[in-house]
Amino acid sequence: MESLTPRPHISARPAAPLTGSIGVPGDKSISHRALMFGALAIGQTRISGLLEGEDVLRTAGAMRALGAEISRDGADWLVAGRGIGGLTEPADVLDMGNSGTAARLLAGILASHDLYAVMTGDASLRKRPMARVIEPLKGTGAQFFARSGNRLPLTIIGTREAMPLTYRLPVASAQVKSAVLLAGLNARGVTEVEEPEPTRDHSENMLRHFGAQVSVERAGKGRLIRLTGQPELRAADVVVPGDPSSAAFPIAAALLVPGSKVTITGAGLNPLRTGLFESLREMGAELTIENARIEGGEPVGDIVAAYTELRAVDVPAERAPSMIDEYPILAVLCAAANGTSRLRGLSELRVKESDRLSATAALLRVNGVQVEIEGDDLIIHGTGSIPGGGLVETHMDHRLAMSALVLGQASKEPARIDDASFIDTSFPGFLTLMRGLGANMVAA
Ligand SMILES: O=C(O)C1=C[C@@H](OP(=O)(O)O)[C@@H](O)[C@H](O)C1
Ligand SMILES: C=C(OP(=O)(O)O)C(=O)O
Repeated sequence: MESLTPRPHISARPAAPLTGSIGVPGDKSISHRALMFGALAIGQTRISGLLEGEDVLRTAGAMRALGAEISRDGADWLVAGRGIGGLTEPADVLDMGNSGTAARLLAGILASHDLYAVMTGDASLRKRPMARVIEPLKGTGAQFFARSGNRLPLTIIGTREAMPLTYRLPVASAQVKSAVLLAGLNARGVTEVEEPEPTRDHSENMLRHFGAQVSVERAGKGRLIRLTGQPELRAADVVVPGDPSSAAFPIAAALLVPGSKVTITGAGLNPLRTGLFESLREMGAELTIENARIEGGEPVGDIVAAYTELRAVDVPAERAPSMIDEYPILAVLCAAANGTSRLRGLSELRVKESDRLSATAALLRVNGVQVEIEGDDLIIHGTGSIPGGGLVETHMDHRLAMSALVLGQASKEPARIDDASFIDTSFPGFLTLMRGLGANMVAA
């Protein structure tokens, strides 16, 4: 049920320099996977640094409803797993809230479990396409019944005797890749997924960490992943790094507001997630990595960002998978840069929590920035400063809300958003952390 409480409006006003050192909450992609793999393993998995955002809490709720025991132990989370094939039928509908990752990865798990389950989500998630997982997963022998247009609510009747899949992804999507691999965990034989371009590889890394056999080889511009089915997943402790997609917001604010210098400690730096940082360097951003290290099997480091007069950038379509969630905030930075930027090949943005291509263009336009959409490209005419003054419609999309609030730190007039409530899906504590750095974000 949608909330009947008033949606909190927030106004962001031009700020004094932002300074300080913060850590951001845990990586959302890794947190979902840690709970899911923990639930499929034998034994107790301890997770430290789990993101306690709405999206991940939905995954925790669903895995509990499927029989896993999940509890908190101080700051850590503990998952007592059921083993592959050991999940039990949920007594009620599984509500995945706002989370595409939770819904699509879970569809993979459910396909190869002998049970009946119904998944739904909020008004945003119920608009998002599920055919991209339903089509390949049908090959396991599971049955899917979806609302028209292959939208949630979705009924899944899983199968005890799942067939292993061989699938080439039509679009680069880590969610679809992961759904196929997760279905393959309980299929007899080898599951093969080919992706046209490399996408985030947290599933592959974590599956290995839990004892599964996964091989990865190059295939053209992409990769071919093979998973041997029916391994015994053994519980394994997981250390979740800070989410680079969340780090992007304080970094952007520091780059925008003159005199700022901000450090984000312990941020994940998996190379399949760092396309934004590559683009920012091309814009001339003062951005450095300190204390680069490996923690919990993932590269992490401290990111230092300082105010820079940015120049325009041309971001190639091939870079999109490594920065897919960062386009709204990059677009804000392009609006503040000097010159015309072109962000290419953004068709996948149309199927996120909102149509992020149109909504990002609208976010900028309402704040006085000249923007065009040409095919799947976003073109932003930056003039070195942003007029601001707009009320941004956030369409149940956390990344639009945070991008608009960061824009308001540097625009001439304050920017407002219509609804701050969705920020908690990925970045609980965003307002407090940003205010702690000196950002000016007030209830409006
Ligand atoms: O696998 C994941 O954890 C994610 C994959 C991406 O989605 P797609 O697979 O749809 O590109 C990304 O946008 C999402 O925030 C998280
Ligand atoms: C697209 C996102 O998440 P999801 O697909 O999991 O809803 C996101 O966090 O920007």
